[in-house]
Amino acid sequence: MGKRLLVLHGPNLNLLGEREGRQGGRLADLDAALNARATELGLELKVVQSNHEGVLLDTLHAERSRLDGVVVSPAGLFGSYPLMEALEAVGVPAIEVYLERLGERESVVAEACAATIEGQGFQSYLEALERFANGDLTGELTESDEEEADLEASEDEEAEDEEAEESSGPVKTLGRRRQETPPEKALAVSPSRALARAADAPAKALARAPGGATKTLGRKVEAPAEPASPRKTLGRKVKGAQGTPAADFLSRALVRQKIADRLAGRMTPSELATWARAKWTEVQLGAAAESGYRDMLEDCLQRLTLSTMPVSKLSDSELVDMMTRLEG
Ligand SMILES: O=C1C[C@@](O)(C(=O)O)C[C@@H](O)[C@@H]1O
Repeated sequence: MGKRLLVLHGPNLNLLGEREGRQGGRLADLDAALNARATELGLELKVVQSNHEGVLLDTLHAERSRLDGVVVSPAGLFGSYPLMEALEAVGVPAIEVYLERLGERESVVAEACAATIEGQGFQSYLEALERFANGDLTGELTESDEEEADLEASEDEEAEDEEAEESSGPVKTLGRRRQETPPEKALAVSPSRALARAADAPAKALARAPGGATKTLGRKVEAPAEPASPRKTLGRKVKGAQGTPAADFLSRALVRQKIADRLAGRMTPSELATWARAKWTEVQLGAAAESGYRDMLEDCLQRLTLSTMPVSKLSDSELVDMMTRLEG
């Protein structure tokens, strides 16, 4: 049997999506995405939402002997010492997740967690599942693997340069440009890491022990680029993204084009879902979108992101309907 994880959703997450007054992105959608991903990863999930701190604690206590890990989404309980102490007391590895960025808020719960993943919407939770599945809770192994791959690539390039020099005389362009990873591709691998690198932002330590001392516990906090203004509510629009290349600008035309590519077989269903997930994450972090259509575009991206999952699969005719809706 695969690893058994407990997902704890904190207060008010039962109203996810509803209070923002738009379709999609509700707790049921999140749980469906989590269960689908868990099945793919061979994980067994128990998911509990409560508006009561004590219920979250009691659930942890009751489940502790059966658990390999906890994904905790404290929501407004980010400052809860009881929740932090319960996690420490049960001694089960935990990853803390937030849909949005914590901003100025300091998480106490982080003290008892191996990592905090924030600001990536549903993807924060999905990445936590992936980390439990591959046993790399802090995400550090993946990162050093990437660095190793980068190093290998640059060594290969140097070797190529030397070869070129030997075979055709001196190389004319000094300091040959390396192929940059397209932002879309980097985001598809790990939005937080890609954005953190892009912003060149140092990881921010979230949790501080009372009295000012910082406990580390091997925690690694993802630090995506700061949006122009702090975000207070879910799904709220963030302005201020600059320099979005025209070809990449999120518009109805762009999404229609991607769906058309998928219908014509130029893109596989999972490539479309990966693209949509990356694009949705960019928009959550402040990228620009076609004026007046942001909510519609976010909704479509969310549906496309989930479109390869059995529970929310989109048929070709549903994709055509979506294109029609995007023409409106
Ligand atoms: O509902 C939300 C979203 C949130 O839970 C998050 O995961 O980012 C953080 C909460 O403070 C807020 O009320």
